[in-house]
Amino acid sequence: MATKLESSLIFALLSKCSFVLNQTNLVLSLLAVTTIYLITSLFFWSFPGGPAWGKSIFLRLTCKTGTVIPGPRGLPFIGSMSLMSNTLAHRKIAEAAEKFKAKRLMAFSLGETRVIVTCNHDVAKEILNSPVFSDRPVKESAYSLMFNRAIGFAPHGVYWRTLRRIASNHLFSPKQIKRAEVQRRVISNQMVRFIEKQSGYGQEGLCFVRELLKTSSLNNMMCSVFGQEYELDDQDHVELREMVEEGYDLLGTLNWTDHLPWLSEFDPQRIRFRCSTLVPKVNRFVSKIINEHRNQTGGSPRDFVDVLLSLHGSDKLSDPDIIAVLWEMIFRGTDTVAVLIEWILARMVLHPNIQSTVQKELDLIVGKSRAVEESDVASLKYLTAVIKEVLRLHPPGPLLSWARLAITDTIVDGRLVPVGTTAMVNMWAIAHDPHVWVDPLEFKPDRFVVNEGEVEFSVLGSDLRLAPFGSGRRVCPGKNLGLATVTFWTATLLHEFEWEPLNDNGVDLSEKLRLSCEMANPLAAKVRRRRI
Ligand code: HEM
Repeated sequence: MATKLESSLIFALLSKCSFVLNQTNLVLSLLAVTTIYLITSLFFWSFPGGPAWGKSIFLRLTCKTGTVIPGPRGLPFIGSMSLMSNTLAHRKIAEAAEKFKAKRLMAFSLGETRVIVTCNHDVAKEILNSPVFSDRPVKESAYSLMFNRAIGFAPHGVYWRTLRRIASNHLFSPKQIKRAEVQRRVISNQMVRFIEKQSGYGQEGLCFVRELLKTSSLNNMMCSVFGQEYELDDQDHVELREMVEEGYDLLGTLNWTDHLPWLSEFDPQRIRFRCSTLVPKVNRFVSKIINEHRNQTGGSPRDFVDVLLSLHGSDKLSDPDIIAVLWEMIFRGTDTVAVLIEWILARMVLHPNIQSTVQKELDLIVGKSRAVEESDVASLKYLTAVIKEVLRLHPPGPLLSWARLAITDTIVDGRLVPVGTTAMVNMWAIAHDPHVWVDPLEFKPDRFVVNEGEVEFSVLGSDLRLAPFGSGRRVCPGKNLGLATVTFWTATLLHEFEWEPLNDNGVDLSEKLRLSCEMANPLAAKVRRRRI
């Protein structure tokens, strides 16, 4: 829209120039155009929310008192890019919302992109549950990495609904989650053996848990999705780990060209280049697995690849679509789980009394004579409360990872939000809001412990005071699978080992927001065997 306005201004100016353009006139004309461009840009920039909002409000002439959404102007042309290119974007946005008294709804500009963000749970519900926000803004990297053909970035419509239905029936249904129990147990045994080995089989040893969790989580998804089993120290999947890391980095980076189209020719962050290097590798890797499945004959589907290959009629997917869907599952299911377990263990190291309460519960329900089974998990009420409290203080997606897009003009919290606006929910700010949570900065799992007859707090998206998996049509479809994995593996790691700080410095809780928010410095802890 802006470009249209600017070019019509230029044409208008040139059409008035009936005289022959000699060199001086050309220079003068260019100067005049530049001046007009600068003046209009500064004019747009002067609106609350910055340049992108200025343009839209001005063009729509809807700047009535009361309809303007407050927010930072940022810098001319680029708006508030610095808010989002920060590794603590969730905290920076919360600070800005406080400063502009815009916790319910704040506007800001990312270059030419209009953004709204809420730090309020009522407004979050309005956004996430509205059909108007059932699309996602597509990033160039998501397109390049084929994610527009997978669930997360597919536009809301028949294709997206088909994919969600297939995934819900064949990957995320209670029956499928139960079926994958064996593989989760095999991997949890591998983790226990690996930690013992890493710590030198002694009674006490050092544990760097991040790599272990990421590899275990990747192996788990590889088994569910591709039916492939790996050992933790297998070298075969090093290439796959690198591909997942690279994709993660590319999707998690704020790409300036998504918001400043005039930069796109230059690819200044080399994101397009890196995507174009990654995609053939992913294609090769996944195609090989698909072909292996095609060559196997008969039998009922054993994994998600078999399911996708067996689809018929209108559900049938092309090979590129299958690759996109499979790749996304590996990609989404790996880091979220690993990041959350690392935060839980960090909190356990930091709060030994809470760790010992979890372990007392484990000893009571499971006992020390055997390992934890998944059937024990439903009785581990205190552990469940601990996981919810960690989700509150350290939601893996503090800004819910992937934003939403307004597909029509709409009203949010009484204010006009034009079509094409990106909408974000700051779940981290909501979960830290003193008006919602008593002592919000304290780690108090007891707040989630329910007495007989009381209703448990659900973190699955019905109560927006804490909805780390999002809510509404685009809510995370892997939430039950993710929680089942996190709870069982955490129970095992706390049942088998005592977790202690490495030194008197305790644990560094600094955060780093990529696509998920992980510990800035990987957790290192001393572990001691509890069950011999
Ligand atoms: C602790 C674990 C996890 C967390 C915290 C988490 C969080 C999220 C969040 C916040 C969203 C965006 C929701 C929204 O816009 O309302 C999301 C979407 C999604 N998640 Fe998860 N997730 C987790 C595990 C998983 C797993 C295990 C899988 C798959 C194997 C998965 C697959 C997806 C997909 C495909 C979407 C896109 C849904 C759509 O756009 O329709 N997630 N997740």
